[in-house]
Amino acid sequence: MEQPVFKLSGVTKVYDTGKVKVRALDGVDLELFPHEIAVLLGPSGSGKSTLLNILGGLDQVTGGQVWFRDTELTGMGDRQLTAYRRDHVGFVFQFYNLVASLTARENVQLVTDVSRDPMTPAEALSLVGLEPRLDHFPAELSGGEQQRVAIARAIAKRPEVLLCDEPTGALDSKTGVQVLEALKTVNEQLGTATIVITHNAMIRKMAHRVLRFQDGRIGSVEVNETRIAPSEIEW
Ligand SMILES: Nc1ncnc2c1ncn2[C@@H]1O[C@H](COP(=O)(O)OP(=O)(O)OP(=O)(O)O)[C@@H](O)[C@H]1O
Repeated sequence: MEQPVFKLSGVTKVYDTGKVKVRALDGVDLELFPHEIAVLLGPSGSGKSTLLNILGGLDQVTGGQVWFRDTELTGMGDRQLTAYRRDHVGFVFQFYNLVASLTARENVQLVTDVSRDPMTPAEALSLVGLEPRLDHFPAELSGGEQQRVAIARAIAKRPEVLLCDEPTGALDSKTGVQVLEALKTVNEQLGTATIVITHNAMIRKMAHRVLRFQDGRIGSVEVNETRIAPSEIEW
């Protein structure tokens, strides 16, 4: 069987705000695999973003261990985590955070200029179906197109993992579908392990696996025997 890209053992995260302690993750054991799309579902506050931030090296655990392949992330210092993020992780958030004064191509180039073995900005943008929009500025693009630029920017360095927090949260169904198609293409063509947090339960149907969070724990894991195409997803 394929080696997991992430392995988590007994991961806890407690936020201590002084007055109260919030147990955001409460003993998570989990393996995530290369090539898979895993969708994280669960009520607000159940720990999804906390988990994603820990996988992405943006936050530290309180207890337990996290491995990225053979490397233990837990215990790494800030400099090592920065290098880990730069070399291995792509992020896509609900809001695209593109630089308004740069074209689509130039926004992607910000990343390719500092990556070790990147594709060209044009290659990354064509992977997400934006070849005809290379020289457009963000203000000249729809929300879905801007999000696809953000995906191109995230994957241009060929990361092993793509972490997506509500990637279609700000989009209507039609443009959202194009974003989901872009994620599926990247997953298939680059083999990128793709972890997607969503409140849209329909999106679970395009995943290989669905992980349901409840109170800081993974309540259930569902394997989809058949997956539907993004174009069949509505909201
Ligand atoms: N920086 C922080 N300081 C204190 N508490 C936090 C912090 N970040 C998250 N929490 C708390 O940790 C818990 C889990 O939050 P998290 O954002 O992981 O949930 P979520 O499932 O992603 O929620 P949502 O779907 O609303 O984004 C919540 O109770 C939240 O209030």
